[in-house]
Amino acid sequence: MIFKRFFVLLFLFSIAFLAISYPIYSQYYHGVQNEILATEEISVVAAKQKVQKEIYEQIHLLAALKSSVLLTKFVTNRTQENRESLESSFINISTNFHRFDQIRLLSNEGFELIRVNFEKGQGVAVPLADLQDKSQRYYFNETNRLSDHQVYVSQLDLNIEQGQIEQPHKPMLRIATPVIDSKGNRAGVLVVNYLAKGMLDNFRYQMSQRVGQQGMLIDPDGYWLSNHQRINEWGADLGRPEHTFSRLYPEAWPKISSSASGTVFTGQGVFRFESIEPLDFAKSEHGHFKADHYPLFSPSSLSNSDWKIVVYIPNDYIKSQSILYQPLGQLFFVLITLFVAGLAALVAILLTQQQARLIKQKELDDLYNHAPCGYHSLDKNGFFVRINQTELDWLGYSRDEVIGRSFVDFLKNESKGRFYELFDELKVKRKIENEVLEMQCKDGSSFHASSSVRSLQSERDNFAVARASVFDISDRIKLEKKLETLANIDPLTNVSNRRHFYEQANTEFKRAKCSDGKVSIIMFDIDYFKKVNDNYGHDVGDTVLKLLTNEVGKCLRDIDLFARFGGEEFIILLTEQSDDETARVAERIRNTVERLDIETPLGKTLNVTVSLGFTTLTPQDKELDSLIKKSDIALYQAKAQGRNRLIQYSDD
Ligand SMILES: Nc1nc2c(ncn2[C@@H]2O[C@H](COP(=O)(O)OP(=O)(O)OP(=O)(O)O)[C@@H](O)[C@H]2O)c(=O)[nH]1
Repeated sequence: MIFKRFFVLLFLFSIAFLAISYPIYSQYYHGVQNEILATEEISVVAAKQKVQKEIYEQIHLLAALKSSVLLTKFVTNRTQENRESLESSFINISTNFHRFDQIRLLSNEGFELIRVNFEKGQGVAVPLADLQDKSQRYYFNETNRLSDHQVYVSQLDLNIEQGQIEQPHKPMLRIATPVIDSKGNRAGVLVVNYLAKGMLDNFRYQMSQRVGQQGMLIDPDGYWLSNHQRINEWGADLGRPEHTFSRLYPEAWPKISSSASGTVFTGQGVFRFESIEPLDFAKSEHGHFKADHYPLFSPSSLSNSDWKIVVYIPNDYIKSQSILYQPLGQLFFVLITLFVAGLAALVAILLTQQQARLIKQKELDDLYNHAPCGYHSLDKNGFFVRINQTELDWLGYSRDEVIGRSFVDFLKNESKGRFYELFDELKVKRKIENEVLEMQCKDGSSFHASSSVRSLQSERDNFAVARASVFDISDRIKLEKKLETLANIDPLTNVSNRRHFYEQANTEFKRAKCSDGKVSIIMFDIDYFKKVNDNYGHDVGDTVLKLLTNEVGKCLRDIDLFARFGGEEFIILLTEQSDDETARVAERIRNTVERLDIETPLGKTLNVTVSLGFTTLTPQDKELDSLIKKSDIALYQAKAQGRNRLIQYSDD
């Protein structure tokens, strides 16, 4: 359970951590990216200027050659001497500048008049016999159509020798311009084959100065003129359409090809790009190189416009620059991970402990609330602060109806006084055992509660709370009462038995003696009862006894004591009755019994009579027995005098 909780928490904390840290890291990551891009910005602009400057220099050199005196002299007057002078100037330029694969002068018909090749680091003049007809070459025809001041610049491509791409590759720009003699006539075409290798090597070198970035030069069709992976270069010349920028970086190409400059963010990395138009000197940066007049280019030269310089920074490189890839950052990451895991473990442990506590608490609450006995706590004023469900069920109240109310509100009036006594006692003794109070329920019923109470003392040792356990002992009380009743009542007639009569009569006797009160005793006995039994059976005798006592009871007040004294003999104690009043009661009894018709099982009606003797308390009567005895004597007299009569005791 703890492991499951740990992993759930770890997951949640990780999500929370990522939710907080991702935007922060993302911002930081962009900062790193922008810093790298700012550096690349410089290299892109510098590379752009270098490429433009390089091409401009070649055109400028061609222009200088075209306007040289030696050239004009030779095309005006093609003597051997003039030829040699011009040829040696071509050799000088070739040898000193190292950048022209060929410097050639073609006639108006396209035949090579002078040709100097760059071989093994120096200019070498080609013998007259080896000079060729170039009238069908595109650069001748293109240039031949130009006006005097125009320049033709070919596409940058690989040199082809005898129908094959020359190995090693020779990236080449052919730059040509018409030649004019001293009379202003067209006298041929001056062509230089510019070896762009140097320019491209420079570009590549410049672009490889920083780890992580990849610099590229791309032609308008997306073929690489320069790439850090050489295999990708010259796709157009080598017939490899798959070696295009758009194939390798399809996400970036649409934006790069359609915009002059900018930055493209893709899933692979970031592309910072800049367009250069190598022949558009008007747009080049002033101050870097300045031309008095800008060359005019042939329309086909403009196919060289809009090269792209692209610096590609792979995402992996940018990431590698972020702090997370540094040892310190990784240490920080590990610490954070450990912290999150530790936090998850700590919370998991705390939650598990808390849950265990709650379960235990619930068990305790359950035990408290549903114990077979009631529990409650009262504050120092006797108000409920706590009560369990069992006791609430007994009382029939809800918890809200009880908490905050006084305990006495739930006691029968008879028990309230006792409660106050016990509560005061508790403050002293701190403990009360098995005290019985009668509780008042919501539905009007009541029950007897036996409580054992302990007091809890406050810090200053004052009584603070009384904590009680309560048992509903109503059943016990009922049983006790029943037993008591059984012990006091005659089971046949349901009137008190002799023993119980004595108990109660003694109390009344003493009270009357103390207060000069009145007490009378009547004793009566059924006449000839033996005959009833003999004639009708014992059961009928029992019925007679029951009916008779029932009817006699109706002649008496609630406060009168009526008991079966033995067999068919009964005794009555009256309080506060004079002789006459007692006599009237006795007579009423006699009369009632006499008139009582008792149905026998055989359908006959049976009648019985009683003889009664009575007496009232006199100062001479010291004991109850004295009164009883006197009544008995009077009863005896009533029997003797013929029965069914009453006699008051007389000393005579
Ligand atoms: N059925 C029944 N008979 C009882 C009970 N207790 C006593 N007796 C009978 O009551 C009769 C009392 O008889 P006696 O003492 O001779 O008195 P008596 O027949 O009433 O005659 P006198 O009292 O002289 O009028 C006896 O037969 C007893 O058996 C009782 O609980 N039930």
